[in-house]
Amino acid sequence: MAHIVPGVPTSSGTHFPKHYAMSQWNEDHLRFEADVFELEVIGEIPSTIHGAFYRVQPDHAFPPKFAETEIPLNGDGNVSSFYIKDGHVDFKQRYVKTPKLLAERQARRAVFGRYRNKYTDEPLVRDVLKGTTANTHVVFHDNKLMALKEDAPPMEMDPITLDTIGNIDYHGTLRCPTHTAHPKADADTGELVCYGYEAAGEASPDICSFTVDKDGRITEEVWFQAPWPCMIHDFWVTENWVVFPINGLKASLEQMKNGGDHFYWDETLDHQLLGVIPRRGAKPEDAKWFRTPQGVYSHTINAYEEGGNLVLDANVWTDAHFPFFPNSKGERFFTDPAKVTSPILRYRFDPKGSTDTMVQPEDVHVRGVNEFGRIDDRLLGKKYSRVWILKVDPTHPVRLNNHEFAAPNAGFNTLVCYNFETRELQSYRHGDDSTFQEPVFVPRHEGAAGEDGYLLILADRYREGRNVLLLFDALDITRGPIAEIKLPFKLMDGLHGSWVDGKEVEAARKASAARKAEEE
Ligand SMILES: C=Cc1ccc(O)c(OC)c1
Ligand SMILES: [Fe+2]
Repeated sequence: MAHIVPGVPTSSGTHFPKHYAMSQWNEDHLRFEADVFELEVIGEIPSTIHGAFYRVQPDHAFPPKFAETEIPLNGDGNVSSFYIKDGHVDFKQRYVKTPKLLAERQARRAVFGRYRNKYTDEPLVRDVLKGTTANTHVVFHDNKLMALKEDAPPMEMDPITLDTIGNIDYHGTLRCPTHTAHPKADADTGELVCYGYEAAGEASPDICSFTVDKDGRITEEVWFQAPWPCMIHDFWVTENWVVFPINGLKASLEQMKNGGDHFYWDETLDHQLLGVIPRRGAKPEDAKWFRTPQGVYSHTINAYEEGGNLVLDANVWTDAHFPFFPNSKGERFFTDPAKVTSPILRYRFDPKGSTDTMVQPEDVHVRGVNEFGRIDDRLLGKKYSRVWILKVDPTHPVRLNNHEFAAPNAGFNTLVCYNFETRELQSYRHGDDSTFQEPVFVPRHEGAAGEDGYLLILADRYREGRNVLLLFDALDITRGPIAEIKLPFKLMDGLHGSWVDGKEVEAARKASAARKAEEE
């Protein structure tokens, strides 16, 4: 890809300062690309499991330009794959070769500035290259592996080699300049339901909601405006509706132009909104805005329709969930982390009903701090029962040794499986020195019943300073892992990932080999 900007002056040395908002586990930027053939496996991986687990970690390739106020969300996307077949596992990790990474490799230093603020990029690259990091999710659709960041179009990677191929424009049909990192795949239709926010420019309230069909072309598109511009990180999709959470993490063009952050937390806001549009044939004037109580929407869990109502599930933060962004007074880290929780709430309301009264949560299903929930993706938008989610159990702080704690808070030391129907809650901790990264669900076999399968989850093992990939029977996590797949090193805490069935990986392998042959 010809993205390199000529004439960028190079640096004289590289040193990562330690004083920006990283957890202890993430203090070291690991920055490696790796291949490990045949990972060590303790226990047994059922031979029926065939496929690949892809995930991404933000991993600063160079020391940030503005280290004092740098935030972890600005690391360069470094994608890992675990390919599993016949009980064997191979590992691979490659950076997404974004225009930003290539330009910075050429300069051997950061030339892009703050998180999503082009006004802080160096003039040589500002307005020339998009500084996207492709660091938030990896999703497979239409035979393509897409590395996603919500400020830019997807970047395509070869699912086998993890080589970066280029931008995806959905066969020329993509018009929105931004693209969510949390698109929703409909298992029945093969569609990918997507949106972009700040779609009409930085800090614009414009949302572009669109649907990509199974062959990778956009079939539905509608543009409309939210009441205010904010971080719309995730959303809900059902058979007939699309719902956008509107929170108080507001975008400010003025703040960006002053060299500040992209977002600020509006601590004066006493409510949030749910924006509802029809999934098919929507017109801008169809958008309806329902008020809901104070809190912060970030990740969703799932949604479905029942008796004409929408049922929406999410963990909802009680206060600013990204404390590194300033509030409206310019203060950072203004909340007491011990007081902020993220309970799992369920909402139920009629999308055709009146927006006059505030939509209250129907129920608080799980209290405490819960994040990174995943479902059996085949049930997305449909009636379902279980979420697998990480939880902070403050009574079991993660230990480095007998008298030293790894972190002031306990971290995501607990994996939970919660059943909304039976209200059964299973939980599991992996020893006293481990936290977890986001899990992913693996169907037991083709055609297996909904929620019948396995769970793959990375554990950060503090004492050994390495990661293990744990395989659970998803229906009984209390039994502990069936297999422990050992990495010979540690990974950084990642964000999101996907399980891709072996048949799709093999189809992609053929496409990859053909591409390689063409190049030679
Ligand atoms: C977890 C949420 C989240 C939200 C916005 C981001 O840019 C991001 O980058 C890694 C992550
Ligand atoms: Fe996310």
